[in-house]
Amino acid sequence: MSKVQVMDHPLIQHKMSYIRDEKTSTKEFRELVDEVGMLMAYEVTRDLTLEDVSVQTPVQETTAKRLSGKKLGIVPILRAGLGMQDGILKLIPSARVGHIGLYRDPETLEAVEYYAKFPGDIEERDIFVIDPMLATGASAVEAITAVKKHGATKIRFICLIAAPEGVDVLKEAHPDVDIYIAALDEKLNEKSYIVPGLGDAGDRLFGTR
Ligand SMILES: O=P(O)(O)OC[C@H]1O[C@H](OP(=O)(O)OP(=O)(O)O)[C@H](O)[C@@H]1O
Ligand SMILES: O=c1cc[nH]c(=O)[nH]1
Ligand SMILES: [Mg+2]
Repeated sequence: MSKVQVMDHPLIQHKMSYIRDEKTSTKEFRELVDEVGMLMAYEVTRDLTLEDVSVQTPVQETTAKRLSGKKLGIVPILRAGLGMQDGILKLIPSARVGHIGLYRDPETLEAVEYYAKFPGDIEERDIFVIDPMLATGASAVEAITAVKKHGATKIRFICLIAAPEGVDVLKEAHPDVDIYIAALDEKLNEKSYIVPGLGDAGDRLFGTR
């Protein structure tokens, strides 16, 4: 069964308060989503494996630790997932990046795919699927299904805000996928927006409406 981890580090909570605030400008919103993406990547990569290497310091030779060459990949769900991409890449710059384009049909709430491009060796990589919002769960389920169809087997999902409804749907559809959340909110409203949430993440990131 999926592990669900709420990352309530004080720095993340502080930044989330500004991300939620409707008075936050597009520029600040973009910077904050990038920063929280980076902070979350720091936690999510805590279990990466290390190997011993020999290093000559200016004083003497010593044994130090380096990442053991584990292959990673991130898959932002377009559009809003792009907001977290660069923050995560700052910490893991050698990760390959795939993209999946999905939009939520406002009537049916189904996720409609319009683009997909993944690394050729996706099956060898630990994949982080990223999107700021997990609302009904339809987009995350669809994105992870697509990533699996292309061969990925080790997948985690990282989002800023989740509704309990979306977490349940995602756990049910992909019990092998661990879920990392900065804030677990109360519920969905009648339009399936997250309450209290932050509004429409894509619109706030890109200044559209
Ligand atoms: O869990 P769900 O009910 O599927 O909702 C979450 C999805 O909705 C938003 O994308 P949106 O469809 O607004 O597309 P956008 O990123 O292009 O704005 C968000 O970024 C998620 O991908
Ligand atoms: O609250 C929500 C729900 C779906 N997509 C968003 O951007 N926000
Ligand atoms: Mg949107």
